[in-house]
Amino acid sequence: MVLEGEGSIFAAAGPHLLLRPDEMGRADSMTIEKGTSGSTLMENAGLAIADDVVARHRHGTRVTVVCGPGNNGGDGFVAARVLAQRGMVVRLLLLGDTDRLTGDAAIAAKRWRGTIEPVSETAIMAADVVIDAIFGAGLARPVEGRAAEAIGWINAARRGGASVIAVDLPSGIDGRTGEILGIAVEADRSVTFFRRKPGHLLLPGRVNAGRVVVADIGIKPSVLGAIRPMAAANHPDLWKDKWPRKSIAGHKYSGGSAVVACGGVEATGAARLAAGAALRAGAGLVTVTAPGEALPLVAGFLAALITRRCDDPDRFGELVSDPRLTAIVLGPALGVGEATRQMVRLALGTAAAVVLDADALTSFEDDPGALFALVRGRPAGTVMTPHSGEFRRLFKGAGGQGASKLDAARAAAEVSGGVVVFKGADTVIAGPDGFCLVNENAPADLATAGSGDVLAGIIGGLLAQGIGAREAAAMGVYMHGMAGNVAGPGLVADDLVEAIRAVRAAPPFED
Ligand SMILES: NC(=O)C1=CN([C@@H]2O[C@H](COP(=O)(O)OP(=O)(O)OC[C@H]3O[C@@H](n4cnc5c(N)ncnc54)[C@H](OP(=O)(O)O)[C@@H]3O)[C@@H](O)[C@H]2O)[C@@H](O)CC1
Ligand SMILES: Nc1ncnc2c1ncn2[C@@H]1O[C@H](COP(=O)(O)OP(=O)(O)O)[C@@H](O)[C@H]1O
Ligand SMILES: [K+]
Repeated sequence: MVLEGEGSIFAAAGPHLLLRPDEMGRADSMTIEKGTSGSTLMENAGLAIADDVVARHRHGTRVTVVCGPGNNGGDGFVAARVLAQRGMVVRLLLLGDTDRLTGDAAIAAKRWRGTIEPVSETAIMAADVVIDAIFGAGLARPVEGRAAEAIGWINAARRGGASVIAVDLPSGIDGRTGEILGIAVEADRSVTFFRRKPGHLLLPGRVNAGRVVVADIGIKPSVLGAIRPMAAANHPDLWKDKWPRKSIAGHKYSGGSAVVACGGVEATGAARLAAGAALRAGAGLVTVTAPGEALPLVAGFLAALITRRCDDPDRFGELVSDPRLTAIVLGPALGVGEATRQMVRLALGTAAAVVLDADALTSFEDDPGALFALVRGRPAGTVMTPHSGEFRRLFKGAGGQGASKLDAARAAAEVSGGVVVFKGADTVIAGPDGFCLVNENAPADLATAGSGDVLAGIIGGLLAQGIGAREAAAMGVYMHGMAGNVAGPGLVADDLVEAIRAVRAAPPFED
């Protein structure tokens, strides 16, 4: 089993692991060393592309394959040959000279009996299906010149109604980061090999890739043990055994006890959303601490919430010293400044798991090291949930120049010692051991005020039940995405809190 012994989240990661292009290269060479030739891998790859096209298009479909100068182009040559054998009307266009092709790609090109045409707009625009085999894992620099022109024509053909299938990755997408290097193909489908790459999930790559299909080309999963990939898609397999369920023998404290700190009278919505979400996610009881004037607003929200007056950090310290407390959520609309910093210090001084969001993070903008020292020094779990602005403020340049969102989140988790949930449409959940998950079930409807507060509350509610920090963060992000899908277009954050009930009633896995 992959990454065995490193905690339960790894055990089920196998099929969901993401391989960077360099890791994929290792998978490739390890397979070749064990006796499968590179040519066989390329034949299998080209065949998988052809199968995908044949499954969706009629005999006689006009297919144009646009090949680049490397092995991605080699896959294109194989696909073209198989598609022609299977009755498609195939044209093959090559960027560059045939005699510059080397290795397996040169062998694949020799086996193609048809014409090799130069790349032209008319040949691309005449196609019903365009296969993009220009660049894949070997994209090394921004695309310009003829290749950029070809990508522009492929995109124009798609706008004109053609289907575009990318071989491995849409050309122009960096498989490591998901970034567009210059210009990139906008594909309907991408057929990749063995495992997905980070660029298929990270934005904007996810959008360019369209639907991603993973084909088996003969690489054995056993190579993963040596490669030890450090990222996976956030899939229920990774945490389904921790899904919150009430036990028949349970009582309210079995769900744990959470505290959510509320800001002033003009800013109570955020804590109310977080507290409601924590309860619905399964916390046994949730207490909201609020300044006196804000208290009635909180109390009138959900009768199930407990409210406690808290006018200063000292009082907060007393309230969170209850040993039965299992989770604390701090940050949503709490205000930026010393009072919040002090509340964070007090929360981190307890044995409860802590979620730090929004203002709790921004309050440490000028001295992030002080926060990280506290997080690092505690035995209980800490989850930080920054959006991109908060991330930049707290983790400044994490991962260095050119870092992917994965690298940045990983560096942030390593430097802080906590679990980092770097939010967005492609939320990354990073653990301090460097292993990261990329989430992919969140609908764009989640981009609405208060949605992040609900997420902090869900994670807090899961932590309250004793679920580990990484699992709670990963499951919480997934539940939040499901809640967004349940509530649907037009949702407001309050609807997400309500939708958690439906999410819990229909877990995303077979029981
Ligand atoms: N690994 C595996 O298991 C398997 C991999 N397979 C396939 O191999 C693919 C990877 O092949 P690859 O390594 O040859 O790289 P690829 O994407 O063809 O590009 C390299 C070429 O492009 C060029 N080039 C790069 N950037 C450029 C730019 N901006 N502008 C212009 N040129 C640029 C670069 O030139 P250079 O940088 O050397 O000057 C070089 O000539 C992979 O995606 C998959 O499809 C399968 O066959 C089965 C098993
Ligand atoms: N385009 C999007 N697609 C999917 N999820 C999104 C998108 N934009 C934002 N989200 C999610 O919505 C939430 C927004 O949180 P945040 O930025 O803290 O907003 P707020 O402070 O208003 O609650 C995060 O969980 C984020 O991952
Ligand atoms: K490609």
